Amino acid sequence: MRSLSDIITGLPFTELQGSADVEISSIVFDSRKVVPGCLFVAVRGTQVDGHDYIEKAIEMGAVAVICEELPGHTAAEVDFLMVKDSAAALGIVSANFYDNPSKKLKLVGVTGTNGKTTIATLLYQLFRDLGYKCGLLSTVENQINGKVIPSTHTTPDQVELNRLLDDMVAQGCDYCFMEVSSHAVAQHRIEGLSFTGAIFSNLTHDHLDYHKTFENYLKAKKAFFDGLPKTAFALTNADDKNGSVMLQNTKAHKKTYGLKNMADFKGKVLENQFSGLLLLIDNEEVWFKMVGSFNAYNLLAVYAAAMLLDQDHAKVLTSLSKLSGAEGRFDYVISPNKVIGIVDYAHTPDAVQNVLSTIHNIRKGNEQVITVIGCGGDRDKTKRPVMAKVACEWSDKVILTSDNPRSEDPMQIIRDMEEGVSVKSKFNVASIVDRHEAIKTACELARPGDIILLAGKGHEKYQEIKGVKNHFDDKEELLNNFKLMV
Ligand SMILES: CC(=O)N[C@H]1[C@@H](OP(=O)(O)OP(=O)(O)OC[C@H]2O[C@@H](n3ccc(=O)[nH]c3=O)[C@H](O)[C@@H]2O)O[C@H](CO)[C@@H](O)[C@@H]1O[C@H](C)C(=O)N[C@@H](C)C(=O)N[C@H](CCC(=O)O)C(=O)O
Ligand SMILES: Nc1ncnc2c1ncn2[C@@H]1O[C@H](COP(=O)(O)OP(=O)(O)OP(=O)(O)O)[C@@H](O)[C@H]1O
Ligand SMILES: N[C@H](CCC[C@H](N)C(=O)O)C(=O)O
Ligand SMILES: [Mg+2]
Repeated sequence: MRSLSDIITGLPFTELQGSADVEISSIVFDSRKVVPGCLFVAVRGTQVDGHDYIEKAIEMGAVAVICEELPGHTAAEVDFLMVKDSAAALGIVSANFYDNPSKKLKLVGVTGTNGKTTIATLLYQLFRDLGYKCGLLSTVENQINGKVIPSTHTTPDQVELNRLLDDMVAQGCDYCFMEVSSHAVAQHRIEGLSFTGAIFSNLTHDHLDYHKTFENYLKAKKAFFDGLPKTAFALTNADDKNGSVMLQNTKAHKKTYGLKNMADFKGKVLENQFSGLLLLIDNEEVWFKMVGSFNAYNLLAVYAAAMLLDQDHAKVLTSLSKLSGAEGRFDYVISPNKVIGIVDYAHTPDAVQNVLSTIHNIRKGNEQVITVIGCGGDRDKTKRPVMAKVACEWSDKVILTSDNPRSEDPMQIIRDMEEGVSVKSKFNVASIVDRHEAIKTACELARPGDIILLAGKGHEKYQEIKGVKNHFDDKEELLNNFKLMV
């Protein structure tokens, strides 16, 4: 147990009511999860204001409260600490509660619109192969030395994040590689953490529902770099038009990687095939299992980070050449009658374009590309017509379908996507709301040699419809259809 005064070390506050001697059993920011003896942190959210639940939290046994505004009625036996920003305070007290685990290992964060999971997973796999004990925090899953812990978010909340880091320290981890989403930066989920390094992949259209403008989205990513200490490295993509913005105000060591522009770590794509990539990195030609030039960026970022973490160049390239990255990213299978099926997590216009242009560049010539694609509900609506447009431009046939409709009407999401279909493309586009039927239809349309892309759901094992997560797995659907294709 720790006292309130222990866990508010380094936390700027405006007022304290109480002695702060009280012992804290845990930190909770959801009144529905309050347990006796806990500290309740009232956070303003997108749906409700946590301050409205302070009374409820005290009724349930909270012994201390951190808030931005005192409630009308304060209980004398409860300590109240007033702060400017409760979400940021939650980060600091959570780190203190677990005795700052991020200072006891080397924590590397990856941010950007696309490529975070791929880069973080490759780093985790690479460093384990080099003999280190490691942790991973990612969209697909969290892991500690090979043990899987399911993940609910790309970046966990402040409490969960520090609890997981503490577990990693207890299990002897030397490194943790984590994804840092823009939501996480904006919501202060990474406040109070000590980073050894930060990596930026790229910035393209996504999440405008949450950030409202591209400028705000950019600022959220940049805030991660602005907060790095001077001992850390800040590694950015020299070929991305916003890459240099990340380095503008950081105190960390500035480093760049790139395939086109001048960079500290330079690479070149020599060959790009379905079997992998031949890259020139630091004057060495190496084959990798990953497919597509966007993965050349991911591999180069990983190589550069490994060099900045003082690893041996030859060992890193040898190990990296064997790795295949995260589940559901350019994952391809071939049917008995030689139809190629690709499952990919492309859920932004840029990712869809990258995957389809990769397919375009490496296909032999006259085979059809059939794309099955949907867009998530309760997420950025403005990307829907753009994703459909890009899919049509780069495919011979497109089936518009459902992704995770969440609380929205799936037909309306498809109608939003249809806005992006040009008159010319209309004849090659069908809308099939049931994803299972959509995949089946794509398989029926395919002839030997054709390529089917299932975009948007990658590793996901569910489809979320009206608050219910039903089992759904794109790869499983593909394989079931492929079994019948002889
Ligand atoms: C839009 C968004 O990011 N929402 C996140 C946010 O919730 P919120 O602001 O909506 O919270 P709220 O419901 O308004 O509640 C406000 C506060 O009141 C508290 N409360 C609420 C009700 C109650 O009865 N009692 C109570 O105390 C809540 O615990 C909360 O502290 O804070 C919550 C706690 O950390 C998150 O779980 C939640 O993630 C939701 C589920 C979500 O879907 N987030 C996605 C968009 C997300 O974060 N995605 C990124 C990846 C994006 C990418 O692809 O790059 C991620 O990192 O996963
Ligand atoms: N460096 C890259 N540049 C552009 N597109 C990429 C890059 N890396 C991966 N992609 C595309 O983006 C998809 C998602 O990749 P990944 O899961 O690594 O990204 P992410 O940033 O973790 O996404 P999320 O925001 O959902 O966490 C891939 O399936 C691929 O289509
Ligand atoms: N198939 C997904 C991709 C979501 C990517 C996720 N990281 C987010 O935007 O929250 C969907 O839109 O439901
Ligand atoms: Mg991810």
